[in-house]
Amino acid sequence: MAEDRIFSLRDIAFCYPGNDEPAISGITMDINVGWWVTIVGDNGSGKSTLAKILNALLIPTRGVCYVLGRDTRDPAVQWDIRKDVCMVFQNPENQIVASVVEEEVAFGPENLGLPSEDIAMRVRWALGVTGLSEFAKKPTYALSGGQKQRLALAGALAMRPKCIVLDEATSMLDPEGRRELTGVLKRLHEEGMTVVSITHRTEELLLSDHVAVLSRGKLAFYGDLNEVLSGSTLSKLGIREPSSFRLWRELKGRGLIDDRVLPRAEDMAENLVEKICL
Ligand SMILES: Nc1ncnc2c1ncn2[C@@H]1O[C@H](COP(=O)(O)OP(=O)(O)OP(=O)(O)O)[C@@H](O)[C@H]1O
Repeated sequence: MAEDRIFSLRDIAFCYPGNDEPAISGITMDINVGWWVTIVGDNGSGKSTLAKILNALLIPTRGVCYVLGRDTRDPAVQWDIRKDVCMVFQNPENQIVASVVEEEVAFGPENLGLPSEDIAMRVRWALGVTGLSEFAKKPTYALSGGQKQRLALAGALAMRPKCIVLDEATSMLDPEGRRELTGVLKRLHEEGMTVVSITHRTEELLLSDHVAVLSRGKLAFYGDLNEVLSGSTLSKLGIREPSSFRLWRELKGRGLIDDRVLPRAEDMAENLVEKICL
């Protein structure tokens, strides 16, 4: 198995107890260390099920999921896998268990049985990375939605995971909260963290380098972002394209922006201004 591979899924299927139809089936995919993979798909297409397979919260009913070479079916490695692959869910309220911010972040490392100096160091680091240091002693209920989601991320980061799996983690946030959370994630990704993000906001595809589309439990597409941008992959699969993609194609088609520019509003605007002014 390639050393730089974090996930290797081979013909995965998962059936919830009592359901005849598998929630996902026939899924084979690899994810390398340091990639940012965005998973999109309709409601009920199996995105959350796939995410939970990645950190051994669910064990495939068929096929094998390897995480850094370890088979998630092996109970002896499941705890280590859950330390390496931490999840952040849609609603931070459901994840926060402590009443004070720093206690919340300490919860995971305490469960690892680490010495108290190590725990304190991890808490300081995770609060710093997520921009929450000034709230360390504050009650968790006093945080805004965006701050609570960053706290959930800080709790996950305190486990020093190799990968963060986000299950619609930005969907309940206002634009400011989304900006804050994605800012932190972008920095972590630049430093080498693997990110797998499930989202209904197709604009967030632009944060990623790889895109997976699920449709009725099957992997309908898996490829790099350039492949998605250069063709009509999303619309063919019934996924709404962000309006910026259409504008980007139009501007590129007319030679008004450079090929290297991504379909982000700010990048396109900057390039247009450069071209007009030169
Ligand atoms: N705990 C469960 N028990 C039984 N069936 C479930 C359970 N969780 C999900 N399912 C079913 O599995 C299928 C896939 O669900 P999943 O939540 O993985 O999809 P999703 O793409 O994440 O959906 P959404 O975008 O609505 O969150 C759906 O048909 C769903 O009804």
